[in-house]
Amino acid sequence: MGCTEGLFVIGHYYPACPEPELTYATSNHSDSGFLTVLIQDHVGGLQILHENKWIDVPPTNGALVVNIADLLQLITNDKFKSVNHRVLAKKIDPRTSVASFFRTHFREGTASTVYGPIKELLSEENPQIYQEITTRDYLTHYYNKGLDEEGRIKWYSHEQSKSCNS
Ligand SMILES: O=C(O)CCC(=O)C(=O)O
Ligand SMILES: [Fe+2]
Repeated sequence: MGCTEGLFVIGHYYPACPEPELTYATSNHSDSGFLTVLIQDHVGGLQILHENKWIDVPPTNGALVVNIADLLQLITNDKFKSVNHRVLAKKIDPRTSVASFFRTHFREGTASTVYGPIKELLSEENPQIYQEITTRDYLTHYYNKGLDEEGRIKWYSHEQSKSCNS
């Protein structure tokens, strides 16, 4: 399925911020790929959205954080749900983190790859939620929506496509 072919690693450096209450180091979003494996330093600031509340993910020496991302939600037809997360800005210390994104991406030969819910997971009780979509269309929508916008993953569903084709 190519889940590991688009491995992309980003090192983040967030400078200390004089007025952290006015901004975020990274705004609310879910990741685009299948899984993200993240290591953060001792400064902290990562939060996940759980039952409509922001929960701290405290830094733990040597621990990796694994985030489920939108494309895994799509191919598992909601068996695994992606997690919204954000990073708070910090006044005193700069923060570093390294994220490894297991994802699909635009590349010669992969732009027209089609992703959709895994057929074996579908049944009468678990009908298909998401439509099949090419990497190109999936990522175009993901990046057009931008961070901090509601309903990115919903847009790929059948329900949404009936009411909104943009
Ligand atoms: O820096 C972090 O802890 C998270 C970064 C992040 O969410 C991302 O790069 O998608
Ligand atoms: Fe992220």
